[in-house]
Amino acid sequence: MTEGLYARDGQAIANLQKLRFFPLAIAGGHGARLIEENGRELIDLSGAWGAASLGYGHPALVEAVSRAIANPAGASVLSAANAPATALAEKLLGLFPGKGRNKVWFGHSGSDANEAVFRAIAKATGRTGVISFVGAYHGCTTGSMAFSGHSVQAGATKAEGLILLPYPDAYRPYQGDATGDAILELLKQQFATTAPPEKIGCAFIEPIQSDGGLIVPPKGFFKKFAELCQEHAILVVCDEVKVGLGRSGKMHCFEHEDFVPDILTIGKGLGGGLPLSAAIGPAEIMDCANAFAMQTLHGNPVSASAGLAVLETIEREGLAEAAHRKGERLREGLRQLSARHALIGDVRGRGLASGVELIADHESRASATRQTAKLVYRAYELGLVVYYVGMNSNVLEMTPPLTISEAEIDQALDILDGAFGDVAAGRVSNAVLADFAGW
Ligand SMILES: Cc1ncc(COP(=O)(O)O)c(/C=N/[C@@H]2CCCCNC2=O)c1O
Repeated sequence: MTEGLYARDGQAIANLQKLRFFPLAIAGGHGARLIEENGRELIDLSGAWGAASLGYGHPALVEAVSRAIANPAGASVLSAANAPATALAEKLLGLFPGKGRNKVWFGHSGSDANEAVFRAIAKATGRTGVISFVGAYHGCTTGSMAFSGHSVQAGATKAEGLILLPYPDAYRPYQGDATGDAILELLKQQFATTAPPEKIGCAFIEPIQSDGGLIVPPKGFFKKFAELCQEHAILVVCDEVKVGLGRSGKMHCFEHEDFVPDILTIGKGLGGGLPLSAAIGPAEIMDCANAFAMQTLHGNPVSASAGLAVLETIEREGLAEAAHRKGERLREGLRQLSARHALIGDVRGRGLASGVELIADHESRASATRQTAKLVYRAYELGLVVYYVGMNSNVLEMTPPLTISEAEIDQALDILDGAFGDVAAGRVSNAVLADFAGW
C-alpha cells in the first residue's frame, strides 16, 4: 500500500518548521472546513493560525489571484512599482488613522515585518533599546526573536537593550493587580534606574497577546502604556499580525484600547492564506534608508492582489461586525461548557479571537498541560481542528476564518463538549501524544 500523506510528510519535510499536535494531513479546503486525503471534512477553528481570514477557496480570493497570476505585474516592488502593491498600500494608508505622513513596507510574514520595523527604528533614531512583554511572539527570525518573550524561544539571542515586562493578565495578575498599573510602575522604576528611556527606540505590543495565551489586556492599560512611551518619544509598534484586520470585531484591534500606535504590523490574514505582511508607519522611519529591509519577492503583485481582495471582502461582507457577533456566540457556548467541564478555567477573547485556559484545579489554577494536548488530539479525532498556545501550553486558541457560519460554531461547540467529556473520563491515552511534540 502506498504510504499515506502524513507518513510521506514525515519522510520528506523537516521538523525545523513543524509544530504538530495530531496527524492532520490536508488535501483541500472549502469555507471553514479542511478536507483530509481520505475525504474527511474537519471544521477549522484555527483558520491556519489566523491566516485563512476568508476561509478556503473564497470566490473573491480565487478570482483576484487567478487574474493576477495570469498577467503578473512583475514579482516585487524592489526595482519597479507594480499596480497591485501600490493599490494595496494606498488602501492600507486609508485604513490607518496614524497622524502625519505614513508609508507602507511589504513583507512575506509577521516575522519579517516586525524585524524590519525594529531595524528601521534603530537606524532612524539611533536608539537600540526595545520594550516587549513576557509571552510575546513577534516572529521566528533572529531579529524578531530578539524582542520576543515566548517560552518557545527561550534559547534565542535577545536584543541587548531588551526590557521584558509581564503582560497584563486579569486571570493571573502581576502582583495581584488586575488593572496592570503595577506593570506601569515597574516600567517607570526601570526608566529611573536600569533602562534610561532616551536609549529606547520602541515598544512592541500585542493588543491581545495571542501565542502567549490569548490574553485580553485590562481596559485602559495600553492607553496609559502608550502615553508613558510617548512622554519619552518611544515609538509604539502594535503587532496585529494575528488579531488585526477585523478579527477582534473592529478593523484594528488597537481601536478597543482607545489609542493609535505609531506603527502597525499586520500579516497572516492579510494574504488570506498567501504569504503577505505589511508595516505602516511614519515616512521618516519607513524612508530612513534604501535597500535596507528587502527580499526578492517583497510586494509581490499576486500576494498584493490577494490582500486587496481580503480587505475589500472584509468591508463588503461586514466581516468585522460579524466577527463580534459570532465571537460572542462562541464564547457564550464555551462558558456553558465551562459549567459542565471543570477543566475549563477561563474563557476570554474579542471577536473571533478566543482563548480557553485549561487548569488542573480551580484553587491553584495549575496549568493542565497534558490534558490540553489530549483535548486537541481528541477534538481532531472527532472532526475539529483547534490548537493550543500559552506559556504553559494550556490555552485553546480559536481564530477561525471570519467567514465561519453560526451553524459551524455550534457544531464546533458540540465536538468540544464530547472531547472534554472523553478527556475527563480518561478515554484519551497518553500514548496518542507520543509523536506530537507541540510547542
Ligand atoms: C502576533 C504575532 N506576530 C508575529 C508572528 C509571526 O508571524 P509569521 O509566523 O507569519 O512570521 C506571529 C505568529 N504566530 C505563530 C506562528 C507560528 C506557529 C504558532 N502560531 C502562531 O500563530 C504572531 O502571532
